[in-house]
Amino acid sequence: MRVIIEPTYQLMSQWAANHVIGLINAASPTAEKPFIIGLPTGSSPLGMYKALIKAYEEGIVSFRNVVTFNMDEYVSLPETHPESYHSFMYENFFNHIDCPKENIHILNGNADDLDAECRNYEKMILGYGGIDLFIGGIGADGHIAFNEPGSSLSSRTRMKTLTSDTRIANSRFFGGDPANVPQYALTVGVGTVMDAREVMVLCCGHNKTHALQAAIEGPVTHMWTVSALQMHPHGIIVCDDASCDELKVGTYRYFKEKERNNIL
Ligand SMILES: N[C@@H]1[C@@H](O)[C@H](O)[C@@H](COP(=O)(O)O)O[C@@H]1O
Repeated sequence: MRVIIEPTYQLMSQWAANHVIGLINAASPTAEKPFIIGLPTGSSPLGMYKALIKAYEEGIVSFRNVVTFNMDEYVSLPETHPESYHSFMYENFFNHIDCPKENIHILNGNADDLDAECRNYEKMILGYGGIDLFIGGIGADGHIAFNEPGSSLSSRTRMKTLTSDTRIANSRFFGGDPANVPQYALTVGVGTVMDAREVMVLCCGHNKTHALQAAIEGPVTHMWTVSALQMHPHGIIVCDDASCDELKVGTYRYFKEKERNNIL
């Protein structure tokens, strides 16, 4: 695992954006062979999305031949709701770049048959030959996408019940009342994320210190589903200093030194 520790949120976002740009440009994607990327919502990736939009505007990267699969979406929340992940993605990213609409995939939490929707999502990912880079955030309880504590580490796309912790954390977007946060979500599974050729997880802020510690120093466990990243051959965590407070000094120093010396 690589752990990139940047002093500030802004620098960590820029590092993540540069990494994405580097991978897309190295792949030189075409319509026949697009670059396939998995994308998260949440406040953590906002800075990365801003940096990617800027790079697109400056002509440094194009998303014309990029195909996207978002991680998750609430169940029964209208797509047009300001807090739906559809709204989030268009407002914060897709409306500002050249990714064709037909290349964008977001789970439909209002589908008549939610099971079929999830199965079909997995099929579509497979149809594209799998995901080149899956980007994720971390919930304070260590979830990746909406794979709440106790989710199978080999899970696939499906419906999940959100924990009280998550509904409380996300209530800041729903007028402060956890009861307003949808109870269910569709989410890619831990297995879906881990099948990607590379996984990059973004982690920032002081309320993520325990999750980051569990992700890096703890055992692989379904109680902190992001810890599955330890099993991935190309896993990267990009974090800011503020989220590192629970790491051992030795762990912090080791990863800093490794990156400084450019030795992987
Ligand atoms: N389903 C999303 C996750 O994918 C995200 O990682 C998490 C953290 O969000 P934030 O980055 O806002 O802390 O929030 C939600 O629960």
